[in-house]
Order: sequence, then structure tokens, then C-alpha cells
Amino acid sequence: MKSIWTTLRKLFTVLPEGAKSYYVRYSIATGLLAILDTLALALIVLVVTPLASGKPIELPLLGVMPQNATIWIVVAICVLFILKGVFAVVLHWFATRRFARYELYVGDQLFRGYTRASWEKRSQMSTAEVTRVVDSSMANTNIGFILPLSQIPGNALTFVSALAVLVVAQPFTALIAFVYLSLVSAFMLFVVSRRSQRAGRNNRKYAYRAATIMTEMVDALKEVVLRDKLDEIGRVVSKNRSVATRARANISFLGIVPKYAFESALIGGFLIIGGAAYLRGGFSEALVAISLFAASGFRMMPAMNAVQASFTSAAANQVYAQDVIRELTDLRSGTGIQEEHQDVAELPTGPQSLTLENVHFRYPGAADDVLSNVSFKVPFGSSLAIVGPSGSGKSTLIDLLLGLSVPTSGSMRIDGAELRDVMRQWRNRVGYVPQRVALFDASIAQNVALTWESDYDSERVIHALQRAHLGELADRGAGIEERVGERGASISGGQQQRLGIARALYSDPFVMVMDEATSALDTATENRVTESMRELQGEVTFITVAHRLATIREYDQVCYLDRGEILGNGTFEEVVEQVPEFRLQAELAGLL
Ligand SMILES: Nc1ncnc2c1ncn2[C@@H]1O[C@H](COP(=O)(O)OP(=O)(O)OP(=O)(O)O)[C@@H](O)[C@H]1O
Repeated sequence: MKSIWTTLRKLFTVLPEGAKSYYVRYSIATGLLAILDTLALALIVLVVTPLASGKPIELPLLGVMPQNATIWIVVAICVLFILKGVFAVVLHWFATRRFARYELYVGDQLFRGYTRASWEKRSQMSTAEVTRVVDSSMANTNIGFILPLSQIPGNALTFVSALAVLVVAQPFTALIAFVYLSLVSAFMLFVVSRRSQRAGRNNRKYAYRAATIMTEMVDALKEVVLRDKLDEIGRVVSKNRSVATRARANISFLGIVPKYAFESALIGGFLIIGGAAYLRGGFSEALVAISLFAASGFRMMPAMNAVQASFTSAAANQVYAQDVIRELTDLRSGTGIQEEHQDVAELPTGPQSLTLENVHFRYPGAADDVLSNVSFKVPFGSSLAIVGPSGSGKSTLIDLLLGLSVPTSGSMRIDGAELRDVMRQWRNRVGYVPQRVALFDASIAQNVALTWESDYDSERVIHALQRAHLGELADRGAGIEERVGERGASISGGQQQRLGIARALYSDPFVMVMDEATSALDTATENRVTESMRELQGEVTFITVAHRLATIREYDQVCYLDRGEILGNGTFEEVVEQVPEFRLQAELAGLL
């Protein structure tokens, strides 16, 4: 239980300013509601019996009321109930909106944290993890942790006021009831809350695992179907989901256990309290104690039950609150965050060359450099092919050239400007075409302009499509407004790839970085695309990672990487002379 309060306290240190005082005010207000509720009920009790027997009403402190006041007392009770209802509705309306604002605020912060995370950290997070961190963690924290805990003061007050009545009426019975009920509550807290906590952790862990596997399956659907792995995945997903669903079943089961346990405890209470009173003052004392305990117990038990239910829910969802705290604390302390370099210089308007000098790169936490001593110069308007065996560091080098990662040491310059000083402007002028272009379910134009809104320039979209030899898409159906379907389902693989090229061309890039971008195309389409690129040569610089040597035969410069070092650099023929392995590959490809 202590850890729940500690988590709540820590949560307020990361929620927006004023959240804590609002929460305290809200909890007090729900407490007042509980008092109003008790007051109205007490009035009913005091009024109903005299009304039924025709006797005058007697109120505490005010004494015997005159006959003509009866109607006003009844009106007062009705008003009190209506007031309580209105107050409760208004209070909860405002509170739920306020907590939704906190949820939005935290979600935005966490998403900002994700977008500011270092490239290395970000690229390791799965879709399921991003969704969990940014969306579901705070939603669960709100509904399952913060709100239930806010109900505790009100219910505790109800309990205390009922106990107070008992103390006034019969202190001895009140003492026994208090000790007995405290022991029952402590037992429930210990047993139920702990199990809820464990169930909450299991639910989060295994539900997340199942979601991750399902996303991975969708990504590799074709291979999965071909290898007949759907059943296997079904089994693995089901195994994880069965732990998660069992955990969720436990959470809801543990949520209802207190109700029945407290009801049984009430019966036990009659025996204990009645027995103790009997030993003290005989049968009549036992009868009075039991009826008093029954009267107050029926108010105390639901309150205790509600408190316990709040703790059960909080325990089950504490793990999400802890996630939120950890992520926001990391975000504020800058852990794993790569501060965006603010540009401190102007990117040259007509740059002449990109120069790398003694560039080293090491992934965070890795023992060795992935790139060492990489130096070369690419004149703008020329073409560079990066080749080398698998794992030699080609993609890592591409990330550096794109301005996504920053060298551990060494210098990357565009003319005289250090790349890190003009990073943002640079990223805007680099077009990137990956091996498999990721299209989203929106229009062709939105995919080309890479926007989820409608603020694209239609003429530029059409121009980019034409340059990528994809003008036909602009002419069919709804033209550039036509949707491409989920992951580009309604257009062919070759068209998807050319759409990626059009996307890269849309920003009018200085440099086009292609990561095996034409490898998915058939020879005829590849030739057309290569042809269209040739048309751009001199205007745009091409940097290409290539395995198929035929595609880079005409490149101005070839850079051969092996284990992060450059073994050969020059024209295709020069690298053939410098690197025997490259010669062998060129021979095998029939290029020599
Ligand atoms: N995020 C990462 N963290 C740690 N090491 C990494 C990370 N990404 C890549 N590496 C390591 O860096 C090395 C170079 O990887 P890289 O992907 O750059 O090679 P590559 O030449 O592009 O390979 P391929 O041709 O197979 O795509 C590899 O040893 C790889 O294991």
C-alpha cells in the first residue's frame, strides 16, 4: 500500500503544475459529497419513524420540532438529495475533463519524448511499445490509478462518520468494531492488493508481448503464410494472451472479492461484538451492541468495500503509473534524448561538395566502432555508390549522411559548414528512398508530400510523380487524390517503390540517398527509373547502397567498405584494382 502512495506522490511531480492541488480539492469535494450523503440519510432516519408513528420530529441540537415544520424538513431532505446529485454530476463532469487534459498533456509529452529520443533508441522501439508508452500507459493510469484513489477520502469519511455514531452510542462496541474491521481490512489489503499488483504486471507484460508478435506477424505476413507459420504464431500469441487474460480475469475477480468478504465479515462481526458485549453485560447488552453494529456496519462495509476496490484497481494499474513516471523523468533529465541541434549556420545555397574526414561511429553501449576512419569527398551533382559485405556498416554510414545519427568523432562538412551546424536544413534537402517504401493509407498526393493533412502543393506532387516516371498514377481515377490503401495495397510493388522516389524528389533534394531502392523493381521498370535518375544527374547528387553491381557501373565514385573501414575508393575500375573481393564480385556479375 505504501508503494501505491509513493507512486501517486511521484506521479504528481511529473503531472502539470496544479495537478496535485486540484486532486486534493477534488478528493475533499468527494468527501463533502459523502458527508452530504450521510447527512441526508441521517435526516431520513430521524424523520421516517416519527412520521410513521405520528409523533413530533426530534432533531439533534435543534430538539423537538413543531408540527408545521415537518413539511419543511421533508423539503429540506429533498433539496439536500437534489443538491447532492447536482453537485456530484457537476463535480465529476469537471474532474473527468480535467483528468482527460492531464492524459492528453502527458501523452503529448511522451510522444515528444519519443520524437526527441536518439535515433538509435527510437529505431529500436516497436509499434506496440510506442503505443503503450504514448497512449495506453496514461489512459490506464488515469482510469485505473488516479481516479479510484481519489474516491478513497470520501469513502473513508463515510466509514469514520458511521464509526463516530457508534462511538457516541456505545464506545466499547465501537472499539471492538474498529479493531475487528481494521484487522479484516489489513488482511484484505495484504492479500487482495498484492495479488492485484502481480496481475497488473502480468497483464501489461503479456498483453504487450502478444501485441508485438501480432505487429511483427503483419510485417512479415507473406513469409509467415509461405512458411506455414500462422498456427505457430497463433499458439505463441495465444500463450501470451492466456497469461494476460488470466491476469485480467484475476483483476476483475479480485475487484469483487472484497464485497463478499466484507459481507461475511459482517456476520463474523455480529458474533464477535455480540459475544464481547454478552460477556460484559449479559443478553440485553449483546442485543443492543449487535443492533448498533448492524446499523452502522451497513454504512461502514460498503465504504470499506469501495476503499478496497480503489486499492485493488490502483494496485493493478500501478505498473502503468510507474511507466509514465519513468518515461517522463527520463524525458526531463534528458536520458536517451538527443537534443536537436539547432542550426547555427546557413546551409550553402549552391553547395559544391560533401566531405567526410576521419569519421568514427560507435552505437551507444557497444564495445567497438562500427565505422572507423571513414574519409571521402562527394562533389555535388556526382554519384557515389557504397558497397561492401553484409554488416560492413553501409546502413550506418547512410544514417550519418542523412543527418539521423551524429559521428562519434571526425568531421562531416558541406563546403565549409559542419553538417551538425546545418542539420535541420540539410535533412530538408536530402531525399531518402529505402529498400521497401512505407506507404500509409492516404491519398497518392499525401504519400508523396508525406503529410497527414491536406497542405501539399499539387503541382509539385505531379512534377515529382512525373520525374519518378509515375505520371500514370496522376491520370487514373481520382488522380493524385486517389487513396493507395493500407501499406499501398492498391498499387503494385514497382509503383510503390517509384512513389517512394517521388516522395524523395518532392522536397527538391540536393542529395538522393537510395538504400537498394531499385532492387524490388523488374528490369524494365528499373531501367526506366535509372533513366529518369540519369536525367537528374548533375542536378541531384546520388548516394546509393548497392548489392547489384550492374546498377552502379556508371557511378562516378565507388566506396568499398569492409568492417567499417574503406578498403577502396575511386571509379568502378579503380576499386576493381584496389579490392580483390570487389574484382571477384564484378567478374561474377559479368562486368569485367
Ligand atoms: N542499433 C544498433 N545497435 C548496435 N549495433 C548495431 C545497430 N545497428 C547496426 N549495428 C551493427 O553495426 C554493424 C553494421 O551494421 P549495418 O546495418 O550498418 O551494416 P550493413 O553494411 O548495412 O549491412 P547489410 O548490408 O547487411 O544491410 C553490424 O555489425 C550491426 O550488427
